[in-house]
Amino acid sequence: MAELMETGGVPMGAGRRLKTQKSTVWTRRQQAVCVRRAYKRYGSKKNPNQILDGLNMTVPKGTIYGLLGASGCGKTTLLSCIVGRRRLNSGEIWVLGGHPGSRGSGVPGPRIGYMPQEIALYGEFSIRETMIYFGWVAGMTTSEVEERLDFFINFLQLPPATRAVKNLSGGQQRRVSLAAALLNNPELLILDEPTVGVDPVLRQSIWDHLVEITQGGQRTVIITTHYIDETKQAGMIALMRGGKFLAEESPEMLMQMYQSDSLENVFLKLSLAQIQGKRRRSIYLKEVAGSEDPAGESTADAASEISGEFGDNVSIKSGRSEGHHSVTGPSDLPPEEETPFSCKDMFIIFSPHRMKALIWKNFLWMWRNFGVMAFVIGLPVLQICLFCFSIGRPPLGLHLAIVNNELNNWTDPCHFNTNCTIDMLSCRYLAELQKYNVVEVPYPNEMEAKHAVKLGHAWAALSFPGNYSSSLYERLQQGKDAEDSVLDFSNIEIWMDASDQQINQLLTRNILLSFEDFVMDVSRSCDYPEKVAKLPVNFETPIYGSKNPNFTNFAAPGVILTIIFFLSVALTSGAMLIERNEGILERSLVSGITGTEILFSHVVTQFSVMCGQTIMVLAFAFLTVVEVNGDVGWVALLTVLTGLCGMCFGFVVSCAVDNERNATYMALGSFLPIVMLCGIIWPVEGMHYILKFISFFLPLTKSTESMRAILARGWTITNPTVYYGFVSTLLWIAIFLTLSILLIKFKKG
Ligand SMILES: Nc1ncnc2c1ncn2[C@@H]1O[C@H](COP(=O)(O)OP(=O)(O)OP(=O)(O)O)[C@@H](O)[C@H]1O
Repeated sequence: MAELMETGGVPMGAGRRLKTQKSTVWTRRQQAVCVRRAYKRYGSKKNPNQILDGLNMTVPKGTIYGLLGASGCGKTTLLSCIVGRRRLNSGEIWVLGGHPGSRGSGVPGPRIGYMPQEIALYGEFSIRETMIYFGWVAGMTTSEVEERLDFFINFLQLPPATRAVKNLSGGQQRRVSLAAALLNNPELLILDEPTVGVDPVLRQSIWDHLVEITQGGQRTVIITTHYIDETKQAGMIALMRGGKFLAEESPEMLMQMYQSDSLENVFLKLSLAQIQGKRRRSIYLKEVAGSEDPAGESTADAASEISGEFGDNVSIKSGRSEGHHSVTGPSDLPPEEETPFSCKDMFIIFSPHRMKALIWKNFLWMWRNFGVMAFVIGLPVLQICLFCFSIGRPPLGLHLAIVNNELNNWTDPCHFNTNCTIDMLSCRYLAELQKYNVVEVPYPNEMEAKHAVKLGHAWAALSFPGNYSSSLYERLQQGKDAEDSVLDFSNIEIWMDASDQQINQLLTRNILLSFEDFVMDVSRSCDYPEKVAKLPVNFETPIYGSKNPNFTNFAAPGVILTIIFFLSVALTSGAMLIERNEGILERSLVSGITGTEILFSHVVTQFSVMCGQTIMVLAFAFLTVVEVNGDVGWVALLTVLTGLCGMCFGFVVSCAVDNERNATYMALGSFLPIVMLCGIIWPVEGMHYILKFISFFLPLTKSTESMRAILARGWTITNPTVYYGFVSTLLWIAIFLTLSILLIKFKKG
């Protein structure tokens, strides 16, 4: 790459002789940070919000670099591009000699200390625990952290290290955040407004400390602040406006050049000049670029690399560094060429010290939120308890409106004889029916009984003709020779309220079964063969299940899997979003933790929670109402795998959306289709053929069938219905995990 103006050293003070040097890739890599022709916009191409508009920036090593600009001008955006958390739309960034985010660059990583604008700390943790977490992440030992902590407590006037971060004042929290960034003495410190809420004395000592750490020439600080005056202590400042730098120069030099005694006035003058559209770049270029142009690059090319809008700045080497660069030699720099991207890189190996820090942090967070965790762990048990005692049990006390014309008066008690008599058979039948837990309410006539059903006072109206007993007897005696009137009068007329399918089916079944019981009872008392009274259809003992199957056993597998699946979704996406929303995730990623490591650390911690939930749910379900005919071990394994699948789906949700509200919509939006289409509440065989096809591919369909086959039929893993459930769940885990890793890798601003 061509010629451009670049600094090779450390511009430290006013009046120093500033000088340009040719800009090559080599010189750019010598800077702590070098940004060239940076363009960054938010929003769509049609309606863009241009934040960086061809910005150039040069931060020499060993300097304090103050970044100034009005609120919303794009300072944070620029910093997040520098730390590798956002991508430019176009342009080039070199940080500590490499491209941020590229393999081998060490950025993001412990070479950078980042203090974001948000507090970005775990409120439940103490100051000490916070430092241990960030120290471990940076590869420090606990004793090293303790040592640094003692220093920070004194230096930053922090309260005792055992105090929880959430109980600190805003200013104290910012100081803890600053300490976390300074902890491992990184090569490049990026501090986004570190002095907000800090008193002037402490502010001065923070600046003194920054000056001290940069003195050796090996540490660099980039700092944004709204207090323009405090940046007088910076070696170099950049004034940002309209997506560019108006100037990039040492504060003394700027004030001298603009004949002003305050930086605010300089900023004002430069802003006015920008508004008036003045451009002095060409004049400047002549001055700084001179005639030397060995690469044959045009003046326009070189101009595009000048950091300041007006060219009267930057890219300038201070006299101090001339002749003896305080920069790292090329051997210290990361490799220039990035190794090609391979599939293996997607699943990069975890760093043990970062995994240790993350897993410790996750468990500590759970411990600190014990109440929430107890609720989360106990919730599935509560849900399965509600299911077992509310779903699938037969409805009791259903009201029936009875019109018995065999009685002289409808209010008379319904007496009958258990001998072989043909008197008051209606009452004898009603006694059998009552055994099915129905409430029989007498009514004077059919009209009133039907009216009671219409009003919802009864589920069915039953009417017995006046000569019901004799007609029924004759019907039994005469069989095929019975007259029409006998057949009619031996009938019980029934008008049902069939609006509730479950109740309707249950009542119909009970009315028929009780009638069979009644006829058999009469036959027995009259010494008739019982078989005559029975329907000539014989249901033998079922091969699987009981003669009287209940809905609980049908629904239980699906309900258990749904509870575990969706609680895992909620738990995982919740945990990930809490980190993300409080800016902690951002900070962790800048410190070198990879998205994959965060993901797997959550897998480890959430998995242990989920195992606890699974044991409790299964124990409760199987010890109360759900029948178990198969191997509980396979059922437990399938449940745990389904929970894992839910966790991975939770990762996808939290990676795909930006806030809790959208995560809730996504989780809710997927809950109902899954419950409806996975054969949990209704057999898949009853679905529309298109939905049946869709259902086949959903995560809970095959696992529900599999668990049902194990529990109800006692099938083993060798049966395809059973192992398909395991295969499908494992496939979904792989799909969700890959999706979330890809989203973490490629979804940057
Ligand atoms: N994720 C985002 N999506 C869309 N617009 C964004 C996003 N982040 C920031 N912006 C917009 O980009 C502009 C620059 O924001 P940025 O946070 O970089 O400014 P800033 O200079 O750091 O402001 P402050 O000093 O107040 O922190 C603002 O107008 C902001 O609304």
